[in-house]
Order: sequence, then C-alpha cells, then structure tokens
Amino acid sequence: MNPDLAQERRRATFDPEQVTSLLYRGPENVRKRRYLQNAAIQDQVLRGSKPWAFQSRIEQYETALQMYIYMMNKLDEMGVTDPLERMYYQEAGAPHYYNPMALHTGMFIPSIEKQGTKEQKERWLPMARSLQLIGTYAQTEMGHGTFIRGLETTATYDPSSQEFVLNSPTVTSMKFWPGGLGKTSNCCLVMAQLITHGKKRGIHLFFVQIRDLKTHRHMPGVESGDIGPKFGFNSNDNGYLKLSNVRIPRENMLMRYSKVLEDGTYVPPTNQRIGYGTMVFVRAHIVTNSARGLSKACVIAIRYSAVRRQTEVSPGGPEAQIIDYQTQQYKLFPLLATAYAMYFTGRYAEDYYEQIASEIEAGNLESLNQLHAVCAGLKAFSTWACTAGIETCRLCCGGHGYSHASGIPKLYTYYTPGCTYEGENNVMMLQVARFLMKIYPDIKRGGPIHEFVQYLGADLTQKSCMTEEVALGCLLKAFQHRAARLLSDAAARIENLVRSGKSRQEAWDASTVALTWAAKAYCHTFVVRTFSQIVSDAAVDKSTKDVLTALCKLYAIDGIIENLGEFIEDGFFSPHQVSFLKNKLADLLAEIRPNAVALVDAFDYPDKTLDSCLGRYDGQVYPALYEYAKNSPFNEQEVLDSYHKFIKPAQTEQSQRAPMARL
Ligand SMILES: CCCCCCCCCC/C=C\CCCCC/C=C/C(=O)SCCNC(=O)CCNC(=O)[C@H](O)C(C)(C)COP(=O)(O)OP(=O)(O)OC[C@H]1O[C@@H](n2cnc3c(N)ncnc32)[C@H](O)[C@@H]1OP(=O)(O)O
Ligand SMILES: Cc1cc2nc3c(=O)[nH]c(=O)nc-3n(C[C@H](O)[C@H](O)[C@H](O)COP(=O)(O)OP(=O)(O)OC[C@H]3O[C@@H](n4cnc5c(N)ncnc54)[C@H](O)[C@@H]3O)c2cc1C
Repeated sequence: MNPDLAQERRRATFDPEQVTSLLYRGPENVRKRRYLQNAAIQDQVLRGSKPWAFQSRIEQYETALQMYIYMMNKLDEMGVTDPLERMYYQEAGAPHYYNPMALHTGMFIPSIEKQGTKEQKERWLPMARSLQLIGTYAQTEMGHGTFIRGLETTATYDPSSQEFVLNSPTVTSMKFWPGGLGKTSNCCLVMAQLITHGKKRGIHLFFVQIRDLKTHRHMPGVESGDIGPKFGFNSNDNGYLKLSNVRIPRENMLMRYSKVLEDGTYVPPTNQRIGYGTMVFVRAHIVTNSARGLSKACVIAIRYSAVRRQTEVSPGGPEAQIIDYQTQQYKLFPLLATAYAMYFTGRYAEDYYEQIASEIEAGNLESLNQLHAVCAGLKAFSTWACTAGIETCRLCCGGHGYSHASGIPKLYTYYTPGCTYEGENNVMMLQVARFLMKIYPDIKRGGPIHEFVQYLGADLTQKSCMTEEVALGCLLKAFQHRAARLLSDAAARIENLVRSGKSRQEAWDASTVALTWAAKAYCHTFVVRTFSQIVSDAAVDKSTKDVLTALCKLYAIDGIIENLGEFIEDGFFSPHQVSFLKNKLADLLAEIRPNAVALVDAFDYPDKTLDSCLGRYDGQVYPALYEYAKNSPFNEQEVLDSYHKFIKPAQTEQSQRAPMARL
C-alpha cells in the first residue's frame, strides 16, 4: 500500500461505509453489489488476455461479444434478473467494452415491454431474452436524428395482404447509428412514418426482422452494415440500414397505444408522444450513468493526486502531494461534489420515472409532459457535467492522464456521446424551456402547479438572505431566484418581440439562447434541491452528515461562482455577500481535503471496474504504469521490422549524401 494513501484513509473523519450505503440504497444492496462484482472479478474467463487499447477494432468487438454472452449466461445461471444488479456484474466483468448488445437489453426489450400489446410481448420477449432475437432501436436516420417527425422511412399499409411495406426512399432516410445494428442484430424496432389509406399518420415503431434467424444473412430487401470507426464505442457495431419494399405483417406494428385495423383504419393514441416513451425511460437512467462516469474519473484523479508528489515546498524539503495545492482542490473537489449530486439526482429521476410511468400505465397521462421535461433536462444537465468533469480530471493527472493507462480517455470517449444520443443536449434544454413557458402563465397567476415549479413565481425584487455562515437554505433560495429571474427575462424578451410585430414562433426562435439559460438554471436548481434534501434526510451519523453537508454546500457555491454574472446582474447578492461565498469556498476546500480519498473510496469501485493504473486502491501507480507500458505490442520485438524497412534505408541513403560524424 502506498503510504500516502494509507495515511489519507487514516485521517478521514467519517465512516465511508455509511456513505456507500446511502449511495446504493442501503446495506443489503451494497452487499449484493459487492457479491456480484467479486463474482465477476474472480471469474478466470473474464480476466481477458491483453489490455483493450492494444487490440484491433475487430478484436475489441469479438472480445466484447464473447464476454457479454458469457456474462449473460452466468447471470441467468445465478438467477440474477434485476437489470441494475446485472449491470453491476457486467461493469466489473468487462468494464472496457461497450456491449454490442446494449441496445438489445437497454432499448429493444424495454420498448416491446412498454409499447407492445400483450400478444406481442408473449410472441417476442421470450425469444429476445433467450437471444433467438437480437434487436436494436433503429430511429435515427442519416438526415435526421433530432427532428424525428421529419424521419423519412415509410411504413405503408397494404390492406390486401394485411402487411406494412417498409422503404428507405432516399440516401438520407437510411437508418444510421443504432447500436448493434451493423452486424450483431437480427431484428430491430424501426421508427417509420405510418401511411394508411394514403394518409401520413406520424411516426410509429415497427418490428422488422433484418437477418435470417438461422444463417444470419440479410432478409430480402434489407441492406445493413457497420458505420466505421468512431471517437469511442468501437467495440460496438453502430450500423446503417436500408429497407427496400420489406414486407412485415400488420401485427408487427407496436400497437399498445395506437392501432391499424385490418381494413387500414388508424386508431391514434391518446397522446401522440406516448410513442417516444423509451427515450424518456433511457434519459431517466442516463443521469445515474453520468454520475457513474464522473465518479470514476474523480476516484482516479483524487487517488492519484494523493500519491503524486511534485515540487519542493521549501528548498530541500519533501515534495508536496499534489492534492495539497489549493488549485488542484478547486479543480477536483467541486467535481467530487457534482458526482454525488448526480448520483442523488439520478436516484430521484429514476423514482420519479417509475411513479409517473405507473400512472401512465393506468391510463393517466396528466404528468407525461412534466416527466418528459424533467428527464430531458436532467439528462442534458448531467451529461454536460459528466463530460466536462472527466476532461478536468484528465488534466489533473498531468501527462499520465493522456495515456490510456490512466483509464480516463476511455471514460471520456464512452461518456461524451451522452451529450448527443437520446436527444442532443441543447435541443433537450429547449424542450424544458417549452414546458416552463407553457406553464408560465399559471406560475404568474399562482394557479395550481407542481411543487417542482412553484418557486418560479417568487417575488423577484427580493434580495439574498446570505450571511457569513452561508446556510444551505440561503444557497437554495439563490438558485431559485436565478431560475425564476432568467425565466422571467426569457418570457419578457418573447413578449417584447411579439409586441414589436414578430410572430410568436419568430419571437421564440430569436430567444432560444435566453430560453436555454433559463432551462439550465431550472435544472441546476433541481439538482441543488435534491442534493440538499437527500443530505438532510440521510440516516447517517453526525460526522458523515457534516461531510455530506460540506460537499453539498461546495456544489452550490461552486455553481454560483461559476455562473456569478447570473446571480449578481440584478443585485440579488451584494458584493459583500459574494466575498462571503468566495471565502466559504476556500474554507470548504480545506474542510473536504482530509476526507477526499475516503469520499472517493465510498463510491466503492473495485480496481477492475476502474481499469486505471493511476486510480488503484493500493496507490502502486508507478509499477503499474511500467507494467502497462511493457505490454505494448511495440515492445514484443527488441528491433521492429519497420527499422529494417524504413529507418535503416533512410540512414544509409542519408549517410551516402553526408557521411556520419563520429559519435
Ligand atoms: C435499472 C437499470 C435499468 C438500466 C436500463 C437502462 C439503461 C440506460 C442506461 C443509459 C446508459 C447508456 C445508454 C447508452 C445507449 C445509447 C444509445 C442511444 C440511443 C439513441 O440515441 S436512440 C435515438 C434518440 N433520439 C432522440 O432522442 C431524438 C430527439 N428528438 C426528440 O425527442 C423529438 O424530436 C423532440 C422532443 C426534439 C421534438 O419532438 P416533436 O414531436 O417535434 O415535439 P415538439 O413539436 O417539439 O413538441 C410537441 C409536444 O410534444 C411534447 N413532447 C416531446 N417529446 C416528448 C416526450 N418524449 N414525451 C412526452 N412529450 C413529449 C412536447 O413537450 C410538446 O408538448 P406541448 O405541445 O408543449 O404540450
Ligand atoms: C454513440 C452514439 C450512439 C447512438 N445510438 C443510437 C441508437 O442506438 N439508435 C438511434 O436511433 N440513434 C442512435 N444515435 C443517434 C443519436 O440519437 C442522434 O445522433 C442524436 O439524437 C442527435 O441527432 P443528430 O445527430 O441528428 O444531431 P443534429 O440534430 O443534426 O444536431 C447537430 C446540431 O444542431 C443543433 N440542432 C438541431 N436541431 C436543433 C433545434 N431544433 N434547435 C436548436 N438546435 C438544433 C444541435 O444542438 C447540434 O448542435 C446514436 C448516436 C451516437 C453518437
């Protein structure tokens, strides 16, 4: 054990186990999580042969497939059915590979469960669970990802044969990007424009078999393939798909909420957007997923910062641990606080999703819009925080952060597409703004509105209650004030533009930056509120609560300092109050410092899950880096063939022109 890390753990003032329990919803869940992680770590088959970064793309794909199929069988043998528990096992078993079947379990099966009729579920789910059917969610096209009403793929109903005929009429209508579509899947859910009786009925989901279930060759009229190497996700065969007069039976349209009868009569759903449900489900889960990404980067960067020493503090004296530099703390501790904030908010989003989804199942769609706004906003807010935070963690590791040995570049390329997939983040923020503007008249009137948004109608002339003590309640009020004011500003801007003669749509289009500011401020407030509520309700001892409260305050104060203009432009905070906040920020960095390592230990990631030479629990960073380097295929031969092919002839040629000087 590295002595600095051992010392860090000794000096912690709280019990990390209590925090681990709080993060993973109780000691029983922690026990199960550890059991599954250990089972995966000890499994010889999952040990792997060489580091993923030294493998070709095809090798990465094959290793990922082999491991995931092995793990699915193991999980079935162990009787583990809960998706979260399965994820814990897989995360520890194959952390470096993006599963080519992720869309099968993450979107294909859930879409059938949520959008299929009873008969469709009975028909497809058993085959999907036993991998006879391997599916994906094929929505995005080369020409359209965001504007899904503009999708071009058509599904035209033919009443004479009671079939839909699917077509990709243009190059841009080709499905493009779906995970596992290229080579792995034999079927998919295709989002297509439904046409019955010659009329367009909007986009709907259709089950389409794309490959023969025995030979895996393409079905007639189907062309598909891999889209090529990407920034990350290279063990996944994100694919393209072109459909030419592909016929599927009427029963293959997912008909839980809308129907096409035998004669082609269209029965619409109660709400057209109910068919977007799988996206809402995944967005709700992306929040915790972002917390996972950012927390892993924090574990790596904070442990490494405790081990790494750089620069003599006094001449001839010992070099300081880099974690002792205030600037390093300022970069890392707010991110640590953010990771906690996102874990707690993710938990909230998942619970809220389950609550509203069951109301929807029971036929009550009243909260659908609000659920959409919350999930879209938190998905965007959390993925932005995660991506930017991972990059800061990488920079905090200096040169070694740039190596795949650190594990951080992999985290970055794995998590950054979260800002784009499941709804590009700016577009998602505009959906939040649309929701807020829609209820704005009710907010102003003081009409009946959800508690999430009540504060948005507060008196904007009020000033901050902040004192030198910096209470959490005052911090939350500051966020609420900023969100209310930015919303009011955006609304006023739109009204002014309308008064000046613009149409409402033109006024909206000319205000999307202001609307995005308002939506982000709303999401930020949501996170601060959730974090502070969970901390104040947490059943933990006083020392643990103190540490969590410090983290929560740091999250809030850092959010204010980073967006200071928005908090002071209307004079809400006085300059005096801003200086309280700046002083408190510095105090909190010092207060968190002795607990930083214990706070990252509390995330409870086994080394294998982190896959990082820098983030090892034992802190043996330097021998691990050396071992990793030795594994490079470059080092398999003392002299590479390329020396004889290129360097030697070049040297010979050069030396003939200018004879070599004696060394
Ligand atoms: C327990 C563990 C379980 C684990 C399982 C889950 C695993 C998840 C873990 C996650 C981790 C990693 C995931 C990796 C996988 C990545 C794979 C990626 C997949 C994809 O990317 S799939 C494709 C995703 N595509 C999109 O997201 C498209 C984005 N575009 C849209 O959503 C829409 O086009 C739009 C919202 C931008 C606009 O839609 P449109 O129909 O044009 O609507 P508007 O005119 O703007 O608004 C009209 C009204 O509709 C309301 N609305 C819009 N969307 C919804 C919705 N989804 N639900 C409800 N209501 C909606 C909108 O509010 C308007 O209402 P109003 O008229 O104002 O009342
Ligand atoms: C790794 C990865 C995996 C994916 N997996 C799948 C999958 O399994 N299945 C699937 O169907 N899709 C998948 N996708 C596709 C993904 O869902 C889309 O890329 C995403 O929805 C964004 O759409 P787009 O690419 O058309 O971006 P665009 O909409 O073209 O965005 C480009 C820019 O235009 C801006 N913009 C676009 N529209 C607006 C607007 N209305 N207002 C303001 N700004 C706007 C955006 O903010 C962005 O800056 C995946 C993508 C990636 C990267």
